[in-house]
Amino acid sequence: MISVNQVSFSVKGRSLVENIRFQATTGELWAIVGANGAGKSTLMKLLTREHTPDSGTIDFLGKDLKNYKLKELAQLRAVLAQQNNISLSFTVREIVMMGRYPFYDASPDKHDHRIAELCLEKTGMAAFGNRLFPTLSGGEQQRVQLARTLAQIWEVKGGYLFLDEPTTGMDLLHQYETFQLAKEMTIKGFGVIAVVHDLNLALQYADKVLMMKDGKALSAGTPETVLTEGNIKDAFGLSVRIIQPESTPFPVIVPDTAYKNNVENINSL
Ligand SMILES: Nc1ncnc2c1ncn2[C@@H]1O[C@H](COP(=O)(O)OP(=O)(O)OP(=O)(O)O)[C@@H](O)[C@H]1O
Repeated sequence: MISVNQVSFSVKGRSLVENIRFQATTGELWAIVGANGAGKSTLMKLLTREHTPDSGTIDFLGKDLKNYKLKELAQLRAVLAQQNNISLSFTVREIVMMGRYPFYDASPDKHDHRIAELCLEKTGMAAFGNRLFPTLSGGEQQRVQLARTLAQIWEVKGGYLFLDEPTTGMDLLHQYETFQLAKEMTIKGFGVIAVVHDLNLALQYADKVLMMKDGKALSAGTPETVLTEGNIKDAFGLSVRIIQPESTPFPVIVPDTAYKNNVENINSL
């Protein structure tokens, strides 16, 4: 379990994250949602120890996060950060093998290579193993980074995946495949915490949602209780309708038609 207790963080007197409190257990997929600048990435950096809270505590798997050695943490959780700029000429396979660094001393063995290949397959990137990473498209690079993250955590029982906007640059199919994979990981007993911009993906795949606004938790709980028309209007300033099409087992969030009409008015100017 990861237990976040009244965590706050500020930079130069400006509060970026304020009094956040939630508990995420293994087997759950948590989506962190909110408008640009709401504090989602800052919270992820606190959860992954890139930042240290000014106040409050984060307990990770029964121990205060700040008391872990870095290597120990790397063997328990993997992080897909928002920015993964790699301009050096590593091959795709070499990037994915980086996920195995915490698990070997001198050089990777057959087992490490097998896991890396499996994760390339899982992300649909098996055919790209020998390609130079910088020659890939944005969405392909993101899928390789996801494969690296999976390779790190693949054999860790009860490990955690922290994904900051994992579907950036991905086409529609791969966005859904990424969340399908994240869901599979929770079914295998991992914990997943992801920053998600697409509220429909959050509604469809998340077990729990934390909605942030101005660094604070606006709402937390099941997708149905958090992703309401009222909360979305409050957090994003956008009127939406939540509809239940006959052909889908889950509801769909669509912008209110009043908003669409407004756009049409602008276009007709
Ligand atoms: N090091 C920093 N110094 C000053 N301000 C910062 C710093 N890091 C983040 N911020 C500010 O804190 C706020 C929250 O940033 P954060 O990146 O957490 O937002 P976010 O919710 O992830 O946004 P987005 O959806 O755009 O990725 C923003 O207004 C950002 O400009």
